Amino acid sequence: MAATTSTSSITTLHKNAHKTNFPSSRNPPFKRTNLHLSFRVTPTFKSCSATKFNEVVIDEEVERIKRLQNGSDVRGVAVEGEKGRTVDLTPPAVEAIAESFGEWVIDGIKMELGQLKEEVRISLGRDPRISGASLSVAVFSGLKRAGCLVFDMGLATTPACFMSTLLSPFVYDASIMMTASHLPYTRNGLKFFTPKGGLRSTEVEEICDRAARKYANRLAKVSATVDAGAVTRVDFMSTYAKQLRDIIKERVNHPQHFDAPLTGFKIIVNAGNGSGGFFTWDVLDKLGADTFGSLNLEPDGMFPNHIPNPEDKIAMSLTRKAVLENSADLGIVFDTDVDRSGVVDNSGNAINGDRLIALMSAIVMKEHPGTTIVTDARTSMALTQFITQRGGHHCLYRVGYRNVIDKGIQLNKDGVEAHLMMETSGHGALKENHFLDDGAYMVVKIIIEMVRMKLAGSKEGIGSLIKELEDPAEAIELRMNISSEPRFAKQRGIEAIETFRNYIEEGRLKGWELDSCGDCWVSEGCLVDSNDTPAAIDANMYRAKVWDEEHGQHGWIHIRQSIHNPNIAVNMQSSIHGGCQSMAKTLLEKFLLASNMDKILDINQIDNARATEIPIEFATAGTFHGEIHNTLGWDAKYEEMQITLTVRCLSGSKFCRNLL
Ligand SMILES: O=P(O)(O)OC[C@H]1O[C@H](O)[C@H](O)[C@@H](O)[C@@H]1O
Repeated sequence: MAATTSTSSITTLHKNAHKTNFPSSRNPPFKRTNLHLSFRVTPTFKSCSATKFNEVVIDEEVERIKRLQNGSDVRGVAVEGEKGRTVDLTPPAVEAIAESFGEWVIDGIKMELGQLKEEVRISLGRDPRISGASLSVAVFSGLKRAGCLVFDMGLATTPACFMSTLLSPFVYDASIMMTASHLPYTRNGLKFFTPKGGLRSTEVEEICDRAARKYANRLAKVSATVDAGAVTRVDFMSTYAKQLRDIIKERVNHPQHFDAPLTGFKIIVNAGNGSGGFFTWDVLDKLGADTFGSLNLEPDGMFPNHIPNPEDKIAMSLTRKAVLENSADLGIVFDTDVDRSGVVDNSGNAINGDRLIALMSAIVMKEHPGTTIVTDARTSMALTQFITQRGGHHCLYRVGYRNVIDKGIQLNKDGVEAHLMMETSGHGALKENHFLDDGAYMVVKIIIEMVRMKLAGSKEGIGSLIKELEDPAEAIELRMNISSEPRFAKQRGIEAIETFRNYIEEGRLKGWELDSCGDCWVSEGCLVDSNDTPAAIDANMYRAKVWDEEHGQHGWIHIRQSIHNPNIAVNMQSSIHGGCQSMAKTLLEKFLLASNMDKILDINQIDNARATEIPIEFATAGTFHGEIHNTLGWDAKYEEMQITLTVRCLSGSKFCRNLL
């Protein structure tokens, strides 16, 4: 085995589903005319015109619109710029989807009230993507076609869109957020809300099916000319920010500075040029915090600095550096639309993924001893231990933030108190906050705890709450592309995953056993509900415990269909070095090759993982004198500083053995 080593970073220490029939068109009168927008919608598909109608092409277009559904979101390519990907999220497609959503909302209200509502009001917010302005017009137009009144919130966040359905005086009947989260500038998408929460996959599927039929009808007839009509511009973000400020003020209840409870705190925000800048000037600054040194606050739809994503290594490294350089108490990283966040403690330690779940669990378990925490099933065995040792329960459930949140909602309905639902991607929702995944609200909870700790006399940072959490020795994620035409990829993926389940059940993979994933009411094999009203499955997935005679259970393997792409994701974790490599070997030899799945799946990454030792990462701390040159291009001289050193190395290498 080649002994290669690298030092990766140096840091200083100091539904209620509305099952509806679609309504007939309706056009209530519009009362406001603050902003008037109009545009001409002309389908861009050259091979399809009113005169040359070709059924095959139309079928393809219908399929293409249906494929814009990505789990509980709509996502697609909105501008050119990606090799091999054509633009599919076109204004006509967006218009048809918005119209179908408007109709779905109207229908739901009608069913609930038993009559039509005179005005159905829907808001639209968006992140700063360059396609946002033109696609917004398509949304306005579609909503107007459905007969809704439209309210333009401009630059907004996903959680704010939901809150616009609840907070007075706005209380919209529904809201749409236009965003593609952390995906590149070329993409865009839609998320949908009613006052009951975000729409589920099945509901979005219903809307996209309806939109596809609408779209096909239009292609077959004439190009539509649409007047987006009256759109009222509203400032909702100020109301949302005030609500966050009020929560911090009231819950901290500072004895000296009630209105400025963050006086004396230095907080760095890295908004990644997404929608999160407001949190700096409209929340933190107004509460007295010093936010000097914050990064990438200006919205820029090209995301010139890095992808706004708390899981992004560059985003985290830059934030850690800013925290240390400014001796800040906390660093905050938001994703583009602020439904996710990650933080950095005052020692420069990154807190995202499992660590963020542990931190939030520690805070929530103080308030609700014994509560159940719901996560996806890619969390470490150490996280389960962290939660259970503090008296909590850990329910591991399906990947996909809506699945995790919905599981929590269901548990609460069934009489099991679940106060925190959180995915490793950073989507976190609290029962106290309408089960809404809100990156800003998560940070609000962390800030409140940080101030309370200081008021109680603690000199430690927020990271001290999770110092007992151990990292797994090895953790990797691999992907296997499905070789198939796009429209058959989903079915092929299901076949592969179900074959995997059968192989385990038949005992063909020695030491692997289907995992029931803790405190959830799911059948053996986990992640498939066996209760009376099982949740709809948006992607098939299983987790298996992995054992050997010497170590007992040392890890797990999780295999699932990707929500967004035609591939299968394989996650593995192990508490022993070499554990993931041995899992990759078993997966390849005893399953993929033995079952001929290698004929439909690209097994390259699994093959590489079988052949290569997984690099291990660990941190060490000490006092350092001298110069630092790091890979991000910043250099520094220090007379003396405490450092933690994160090292990546191969366990077989001499360097690694010496360090271990
Ligand atoms: O299926 P993948 O491509 O891995 O994506 C899975 C992820 O997609 C989005 O980012 C969702 O917000 C997450 O909830 C989900 O975990």
